[in-house]
Amino acid sequence: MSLMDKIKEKAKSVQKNIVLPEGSEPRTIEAAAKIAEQGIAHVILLGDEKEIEAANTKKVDLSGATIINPATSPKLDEYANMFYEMRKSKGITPEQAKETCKDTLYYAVMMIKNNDADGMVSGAIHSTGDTLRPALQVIKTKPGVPIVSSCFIMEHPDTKWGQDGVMVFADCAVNIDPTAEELAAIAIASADSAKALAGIDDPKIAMLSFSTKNSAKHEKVDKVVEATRLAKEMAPELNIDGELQADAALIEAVGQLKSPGSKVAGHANVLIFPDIQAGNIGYKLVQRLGGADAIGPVCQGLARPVNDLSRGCSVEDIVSVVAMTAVQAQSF
Ligand SMILES: CC(C)(COP(=O)(O)OP(=O)(O)OC[C@H]1O[C@@H](n2cnc3c(N)ncnc32)[C@H](O)[C@@H]1OP(=O)(O)O)[C@@H](O)C(=O)NCCC(=O)NCCS
Ligand SMILES: CC(=O)OP(=O)(O)O
Repeated sequence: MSLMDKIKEKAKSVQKNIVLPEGSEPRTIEAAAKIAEQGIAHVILLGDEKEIEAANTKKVDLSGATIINPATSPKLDEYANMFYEMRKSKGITPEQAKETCKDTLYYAVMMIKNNDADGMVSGAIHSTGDTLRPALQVIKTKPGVPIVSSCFIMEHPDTKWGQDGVMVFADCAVNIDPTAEELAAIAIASADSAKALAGIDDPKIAMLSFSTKNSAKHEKVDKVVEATRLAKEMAPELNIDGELQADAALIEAVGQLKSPGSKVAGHANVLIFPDIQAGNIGYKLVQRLGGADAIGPVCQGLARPVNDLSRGCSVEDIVSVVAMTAVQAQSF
């Protein structure tokens, strides 16, 4: 059974309420029908009922999903008051709070905040910034977690990579140029995601760079070296090595040549990229040229599960991220 099949089975057994703010987006509509039909979660589509109907060009059966129009919802005033109380110190007025909560992305995070939904998936038409900003403002970070970051669960058809083809890549979507401290936090959060979501029993975390063990000297390398030191200090029980080039992280012979004796080099199953440029390009290359499934971006460190999509996602990608979100919701 593939990892995604296992995640879908788990999602079916927990039956969570997952809100999809892009209710009038055709792939989202198709995914909602599949999720309902397969019993993966109870889905809530947000948007104007007529617009949703018009966007349902394949005429899929949406009877298993709930449709809510934020602009006419009886909950709008309650959410607007909550939002105003939360954000008034930022200078927002009650009128602005009401307008903001009519936006499906804000309405969705208010549903989660008010325990009317267990998680949210969006991003088939919105950028990552627009998708995550409402969650960062309303849901916020889990206590004790310094930053929200993201990871992709990569499932490659060649089982020689990672654990049976499954690897975790981070941060490919949220933090643009993390500091050494932030990179260390991303590594530790990704180890947790590897165990909890990707089923990786023994995370081997490679802190990636264009240098392996001092083969190049540059401040960008220094950042990865410092992040590795901090991550090891913060989580001495984890197998972390860096700085490593991608070939040293993945290929045994190269790993042992460039970083002899390392437990991670040649066996990495969690790849931590030095910044979002490397991470975002890296995951898309492995997905598009390498033929891997890329599930995510899955957020790490938010107080409740909110997950993003790539605008290039397929219907099946949306189904997978909803299943992953339902599984995450189980532990909140
Ligand atoms: C995620 C992102 C949108 C946040 O940036 P932003 O909207 O400019 O955020 P701001 O700095 O105005 O912060 C907004 C709120 O989010 C919080 N926040 C921002 N980044 C955060 C993080 N990584 N972790 C936790 N909180 C964060 C801020 O503290 C702030 O909270 P407040 O309003 O309650 O004070 C930004 O980091 C971004 O654009 N990342 C890249 C996204 C992207 O383009 N990805 C590529 C494709 S996947
Ligand atoms: C994750 C990501 O890269 O999203 P998008 O393709 O929508 O920019």
